[in-house]
This record gives sequence, C-alpha cells and structure tokens, in this order.
Amino acid sequence: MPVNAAHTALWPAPHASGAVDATVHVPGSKSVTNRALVLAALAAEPGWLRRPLRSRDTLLMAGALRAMGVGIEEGVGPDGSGEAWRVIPSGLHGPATVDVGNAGTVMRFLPPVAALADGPIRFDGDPRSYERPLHGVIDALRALGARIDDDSRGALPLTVHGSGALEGGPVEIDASSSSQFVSALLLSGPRFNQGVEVRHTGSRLPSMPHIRMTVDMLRSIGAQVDTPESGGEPNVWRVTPGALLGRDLTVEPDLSNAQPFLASALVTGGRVVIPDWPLRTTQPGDKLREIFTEMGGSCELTDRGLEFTGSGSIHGIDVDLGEVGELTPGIAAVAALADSPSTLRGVAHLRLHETDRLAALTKEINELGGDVTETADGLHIRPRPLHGGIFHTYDDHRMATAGAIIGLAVDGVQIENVATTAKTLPDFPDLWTGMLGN
Ligand SMILES: O=C(O)C1=C[C@@H](OP(=O)(O)O)[C@@H](O)[C@H](O)C1
Ligand SMILES: C=C(OP(=O)(O)O)C(=O)O
Repeated sequence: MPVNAAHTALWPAPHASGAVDATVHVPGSKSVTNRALVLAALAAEPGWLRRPLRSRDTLLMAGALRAMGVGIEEGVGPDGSGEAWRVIPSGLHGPATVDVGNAGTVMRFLPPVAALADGPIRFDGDPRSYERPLHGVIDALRALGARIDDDSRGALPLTVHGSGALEGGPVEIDASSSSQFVSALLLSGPRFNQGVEVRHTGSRLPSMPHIRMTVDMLRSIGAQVDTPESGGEPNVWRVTPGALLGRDLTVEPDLSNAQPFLASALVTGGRVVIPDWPLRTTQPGDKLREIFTEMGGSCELTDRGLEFTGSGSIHGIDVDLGEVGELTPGIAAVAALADSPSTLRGVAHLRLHETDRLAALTKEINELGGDVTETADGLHIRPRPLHGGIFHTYDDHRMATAGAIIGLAVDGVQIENVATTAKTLPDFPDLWTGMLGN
C-alpha cells in the first residue's frame, strides 16, 4: 500500500462480543533490543541476541549500526533455539547516514556511538524527529570533546564528525525532557577514554526504570557503573572505561506492548495470559500488574506466565506516571471506560513523544464523546458514554493501541493508520484479532 494510503486507511477496531480468554505471545522489548544492539556493537568480541524485536525502531537501529561497519547477521542462537542476531563488532567508521525514523532510542543512543567512529555520520529522520529534544545529548557530547554540526538548532538533522575516540569525563545535563539523554551517554561511556560521569541538573527525571535498564545491561556485560542507588551521589551516574564482553542475551517480551492485551481483560471482564513474563525486570510495563489491579483486575505470575483477569468493573485511578510515561495512552483509554474519574500526573514530557500525547488523547477521546482535560502535567478523565468515530493516531503506535482498547467496548471506532504500530509491534492487528478469536 502506498505510504499516503496507509496513513489515511481506517481500520475498524474489533468490538468484543464477550469476555476475552486468550494467551498472547508478545514480541521482544524495543528498549532491551536497542540497548543490546548498541552494547554488542561496542563490545570487544561478538555476541548473540536471541528473540530480538523486529520492528521499525529496532530495524532502524540495526541498519544504522551496520552502516557504521558493525556486522549483524541472522542466525540461530548458540543452543540452537530461536531466531537470533549475531553481532560482530568492528572498527566503527564513516562516512555513513543514519535514518532515525521517529525512534527516540536511535536518535539519542547513536550520536555518542558515532563520536567513537572514524569519519562523518549524518543523522536524519521523520519530520517529528526534528521536534523531539536532543540538546542534552548534543551539548554533552560537545562538552566531552565531540565535533557536531547541527546548524545551531540543538536538534536533528545533524552530523557527528567522529575522530575514532572521545575523551569523555564529567558532564552536566538537564534530562527532564527525556531519560534517554542519560541512557545514551552511559551506554557508550565504557568506550570513552575517561569513561563518563553524568550529573542530571534538572528538576524531574522521567522514566527511571529505563535508566535502571541501561545500568543493569551495562553491568551484565562487564561495565562498572556507580549509581545513586548503589551509594553514589543523587542524580549522578559514573561509568568506568573498560572493555565490554560479548554476551548471549535473550530479549524479554515487551511489557509495554503487553498493555493493550492486558487491558482487553479489564475492559471485557475476561482473562489474558502473557507467557514469559519475567520474574525480575527493569521494564516499566511490569508496573501494569499494580496499576491494572488498582483499576479492577487481578493477576498472578504462574508457570504459564502472567495471568491477568478482569472483574467486569473498571475503576478510575489517581496516579503519577512519571516513571512509566509510555504506559499513559493505554491507561487513559481504560480510564475513559471506567466507573469513576481518573487523574494521570507527572507526564508533561509526553508532549514531546511521538506526538503531543496529552493533546492527542484529549482530542481523540473527546471526539468520541468523552470528557478529558489536559493539566500542566497530565490528564483529568471523566468517563462518559462514548460513541463510534475516527480515532486519529498522529504516527503514534501507542495512540493506535489506545484506540483499539476503546474499540473493544465502543461500537464503530475506526483507527486511522493502524500500520503505525509497526514502530514497535508490527504484528499488532493480527495479534489483536487472534486474541478475539476472529
Ligand atoms: O530508554 C528507553 O528505552 C525509553 C525511555 C523512555 O523515554 P523518555 O524518558 O523520553 O520518556 C520511554 O518513554 C521510551 O519509550 C523508551
Ligand atoms: C516514547 C516512546 O518511544 P521512543 O523510544 O521513540 O521515545 C514510546 O515507545 O512510547
């Protein structure tokens, strides 16, 4: 289908005729896959990545690393089980061009990698990528010794003129608009001559679980990282220079992408099982066990995975989502169907995500008859009877899945450009209809 046709195409969101009862195998985590690719590319020896997510964001990451000289080959993991990528590090080099699409992980994690390459690396992406904050990464890299041409905009497009090495050392950044600034500098930190010491100077720091994920994954391949949680100063992370090991890593299912499926149990009073739900994880989606329980469900971790059951009632919630911002669209969709109002707080930075998510959720839910108002840092949602209509998605995968959740309970919801779910979950329409038994 030509791109424009895909954009305007309408997908009739399936209406649930009864309680769902399904097992849904959710593909791998975007955040884990893209960190694992970067770390494997910076390692001193080849590594394996099993069950990687294959979606627009991760294929862009793999393509960008390949363009800088890294080998990423299709294969079968060392124990013969499952599809895998074998990542073979090499001397990183330019000239190369990186398409970041609208992937925050690609646009933020790769400029520090490019600073370690020999030669110019040009970064460009979707129109929205020009509007997403990148100044924290650009300013920090300059302070650490990199040369970057960005036409003084502090944003994409830009060129990193890598010289094969970066001095590194201490740097201050304000990461209140994205935790990915911190993760980006830490991920490449072991390869900087002096390592890196990142001090966050802003007020809030969103998405702490994603920073913990960065630290955990760095440690698991041999990096030494000091953090506020390991007895260091508040808001300071320090990575010691050193070689990274090649690892054999199996990617966990994407728990944020499990959200619409769990929501379907809440909305229909049904039951959904997500196999391979990790017992211990840094993924923010794990918080759904608590949030969706408070909203009316119950869950149990068993040998089969996470078994989540809806009670038939959905309750409103008052919650700070600053740590788990990417869950906001799905929670807002469920809240619009609840039996009492909700207040979602702590997510002002969502205005700079794939789209302005606070504005988009307000407009789209209200156009279906809802009563949502934006606050300085979130949403007030007062449930009202909703009706069918077009749910616009603004090239935002999580808007599409939020619309699908509402469509379960409201007849006649049509999702514009459901194909945008390919950013992190290309199988979404099939998994959704499969779950509903269609
Ligand atoms: O590091 C990561 O993998 C992510 C961090 C978060 O970004 P922000 O801190 O910009 O919200 C999150 O919303 C995004 O989906 C993935
Ligand atoms: C904010 C998100 O993505 P990105 O990695 O592009 O920031 C998201 O997936 O919800």
